Amino acid sequence: MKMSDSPLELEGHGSESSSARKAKVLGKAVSKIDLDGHDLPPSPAPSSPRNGKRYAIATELVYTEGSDQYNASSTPIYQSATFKQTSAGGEGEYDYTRSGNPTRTHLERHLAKIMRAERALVVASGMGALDVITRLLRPGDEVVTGDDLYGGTNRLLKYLSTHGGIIVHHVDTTKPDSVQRVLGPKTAIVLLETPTNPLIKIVDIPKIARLAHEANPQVLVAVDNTMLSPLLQNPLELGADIVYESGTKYLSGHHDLMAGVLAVNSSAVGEKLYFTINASGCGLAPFDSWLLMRGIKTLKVRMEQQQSNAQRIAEFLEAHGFKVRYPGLKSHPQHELHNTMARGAGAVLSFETGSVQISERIVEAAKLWAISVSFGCVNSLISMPCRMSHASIDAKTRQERALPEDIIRLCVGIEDADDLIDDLSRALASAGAIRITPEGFHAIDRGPPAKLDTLSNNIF
Ligand SMILES: Cc1ncc(COP(=O)(O)O)c(C=O)c1O
Ligand SMILES: N[C@@H](CCSC[C@H](N)C(=O)O)C(=O)O
Repeated sequence: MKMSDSPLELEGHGSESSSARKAKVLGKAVSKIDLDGHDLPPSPAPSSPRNGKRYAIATELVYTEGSDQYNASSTPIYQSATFKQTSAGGEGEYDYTRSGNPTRTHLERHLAKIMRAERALVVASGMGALDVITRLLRPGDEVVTGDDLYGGTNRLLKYLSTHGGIIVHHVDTTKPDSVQRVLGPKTAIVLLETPTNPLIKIVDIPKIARLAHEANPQVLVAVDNTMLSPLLQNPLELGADIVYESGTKYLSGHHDLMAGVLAVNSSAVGEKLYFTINASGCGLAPFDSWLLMRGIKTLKVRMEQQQSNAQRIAEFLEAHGFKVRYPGLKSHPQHELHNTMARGAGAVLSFETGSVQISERIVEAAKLWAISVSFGCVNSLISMPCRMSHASIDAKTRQERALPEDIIRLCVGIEDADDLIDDLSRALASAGAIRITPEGFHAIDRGPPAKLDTLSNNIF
């Protein structure tokens, strides 16, 4: 609503500009109306994320500021590579979609609000986001990171260490002392995942961020928040300098697009990241930006259903004797730590059977659970990380890092929880993973897999 359209039209006096005066008086009279948020720059750009009233996340996810010239409820897809200029000086807000596109800008500003960030940027995939971050590195720089990481992250870091002159330290990031030991004047980035994929280990972001910044104020602490999404955790508020996530997962929610999201509170770091995105051309395309914007609006309802299903399934598996890794379980060694940082446990859990063959049979016997990589989708997924998402980590490294070969990862969707449990029970029975008695059923104890006997750095 433009001020001049307001039914609360005011009589003017004094030297104060009329719109400022109206805003002041209206602000007092109707404090719930978002006067700042509605005083928008022209279509299609929404107002800066720092302007206007802050709402609860449920509202922020669906409420978008700004509108196009026809007041379209859904921000239009500006499917155009170029934008005509009004003068030879080329002063238009947009000139070329690699450099900027109104649909992408709208999404970025929406994400900045949700991620509690000064600036958000969107790129073609989660790995693209990490690639943009690592372009801040120079040969000789050091990266400190975890020993349980998404396989693709591990692969990119390995490539940088073999081809880019970057030194990468993989340590157990659940132990801040281990991180502290390798921090030094050459540390440029501390890269954290929490919960880790797929061992679901929890990393103390505030503590590690403090240690890293004390050791070297120039260090950038980057957190991969893919497992939880901004609905459940805001790493920037926990001391991180950069947060990134795969928009392919919870943010979009339907496995129909690839995207990566970056968010920062330092405009200088934001500018550097934007430079790389424009220079390398990895910004998210207009259609995918629109699709991601649509997905974000249902993040809360999806995630809450997925999370409550995941809790039921984790408790079900644990009650029947399986070793389950899920931060929502009190038995998780870092359950309390997780709750100090996050507003929920998410919907990814893993469990072990003690046998690779049994695990394979379970995965193949499940029907509602699709055998698929990725997570965050409305459909439930089942996978064997060592064969699938983490296959790019060689077998020797997997063994050194105590990644159990039989581990099964469940990425829980929004289906009916009883149906999911029935389907899983049937798969466990047909795979021979459980002993069925008149009292019920229980996991068959196969002891630890032989190859992993000698490994001790497993937190469980
Ligand atoms: C934790 C985590 N981070 C980053 C990525 C990379 O995201 P994308 O597949 O969108 O490149 C993935 C999965 O692919 C992931 O699981
Ligand atoms: N073939 C892909 C595997 C992608 S795994 C996707 C996801 N992060 C997960 O953890 O399931 C590749 O080589 O990257």
